[in-house]
Amino acid sequence: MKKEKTKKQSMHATVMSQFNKTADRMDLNVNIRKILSISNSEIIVHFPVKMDDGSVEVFTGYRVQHNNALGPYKGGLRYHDTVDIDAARALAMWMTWKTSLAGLPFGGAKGGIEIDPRKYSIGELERITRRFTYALGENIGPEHDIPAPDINTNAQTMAWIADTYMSTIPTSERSHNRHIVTGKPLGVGGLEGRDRATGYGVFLSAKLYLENKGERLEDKTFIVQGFGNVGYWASHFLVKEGARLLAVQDAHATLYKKEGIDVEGLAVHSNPRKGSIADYPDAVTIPPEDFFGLECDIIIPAALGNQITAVVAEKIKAPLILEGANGPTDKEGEDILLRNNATIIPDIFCNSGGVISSYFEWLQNRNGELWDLEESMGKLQKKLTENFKRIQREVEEKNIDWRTAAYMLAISRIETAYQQRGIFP
Ligand SMILES: NC(=O)C1=CN([C@@H]2O[C@H](COP(=O)(O)OP(=O)(O)OC[C@H]3O[C@@H](n4cnc5c(N)ncnc54)[C@H](O)[C@@H]3O)[C@@H](O)[C@H]2O)C=CC1
Ligand SMILES: O=C(O)CCC(=O)C(=O)O
Repeated sequence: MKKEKTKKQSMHATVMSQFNKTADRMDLNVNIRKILSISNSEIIVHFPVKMDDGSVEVFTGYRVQHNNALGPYKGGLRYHDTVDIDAARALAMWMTWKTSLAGLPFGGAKGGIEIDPRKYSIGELERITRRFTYALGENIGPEHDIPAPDINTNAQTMAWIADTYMSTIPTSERSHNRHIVTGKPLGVGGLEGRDRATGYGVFLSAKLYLENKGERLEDKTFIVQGFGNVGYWASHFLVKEGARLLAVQDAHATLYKKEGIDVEGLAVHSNPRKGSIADYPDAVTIPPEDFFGLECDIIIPAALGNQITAVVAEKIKAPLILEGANGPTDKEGEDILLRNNATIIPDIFCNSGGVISSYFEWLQNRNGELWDLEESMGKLQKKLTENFKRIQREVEEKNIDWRTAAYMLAISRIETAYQQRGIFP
């Protein structure tokens, strides 16, 4: 697919510029600033896997554990050819801010494998996942570092990880260690609602933001980049509330329909095609470079990082950006959007529904409980709403943008934890 040729920042540069901007503003303790600027551990593993044709391929996997001042490391695993140490480092740091902001007893980690999963059979992906889990060894654990799904990984991937991990621990410990991963299938300890939780949080961000301005979602128009777990579920909830999906972009195509794209129809079309929206008959295909500049009320980047660069931001007309993806806006893009008075609801809040739900799944497994969908979604809504209101208060009281407000709350909680441990004054 043809993409615009623009100079992209590294993801780590993006998260560091966000961190430094906030640390300067809140005059963060210099020692805590040093600690939070680096990862606690960075694990790189190379592991061989036998392919279907009998050949052997060696893969590279990453797990970066950024910080665990607030609790065990937590964060997803991504299978994508852009996964490298820079991406894992950045994504792990975002997880630290996200779990802190959400008020969870977790730190931040992230990882994955540098791989294009579309090139492999299901059997190969299973063997790759099991070998990766084995290679990570005791670097992950239910009270130490708990992975979850991210791009190109799903409940099945988590089930393979859990199953492989169980085979490495004593038999008597297996049944009560299912919280080694979250985002599992329901039959092996997954939580009702974890599948939709991230998209639900993106939707709720829009609803709460607009309600505060005396507006409603009904008849608002939106566009979504990425039609996977987050993009699909965010669209599902938004359309249910009366909003209209004008355009969708994924790794293969960009679709547009003025009257509104049928979200469920598109999901049915894309599912069996390894998630590709290409060739959907009930919308027109438009050039990818026209996507972000479309007239609409809301833009939801829900794919990769650093998609909204300066060139892209200059084209954006929508007043509201909901960051479903992690790190979709680079520094220059953000400066332009803020100058143009757009509001960005930042990733560390906007997509936090996923990790909050993962926390519920972890608790459910740990306590031997079974929650139903109503209980799980009700608790998620309550937590997201409280967190949204806290950030909103900070925005209004300090007259700052939403990202800076969210970062200040997140970093302050970690600063307090270090101070109360008595490490720094
Ligand atoms: N799954 C989850 O619970 C959470 C996911 N996120 C973030 O949300 C984003 C999406 O994750 P998922 O929906 O889980 O992944 P997914 O694998 O289900 O879907 C990814 C989507 O992005 C599209 N995509 C990939 N490269 C693209 C490109 N160059 N241009 C346009 N579209 C492209 C894919 O075609 C696919 O539609 C990621 O940034 C992830 O880190 C954040 C919090 C939780
Ligand atoms: O559910 C989780 O533990 C983490 C999900 C994730 O990777 C993210 O929020 O970016």
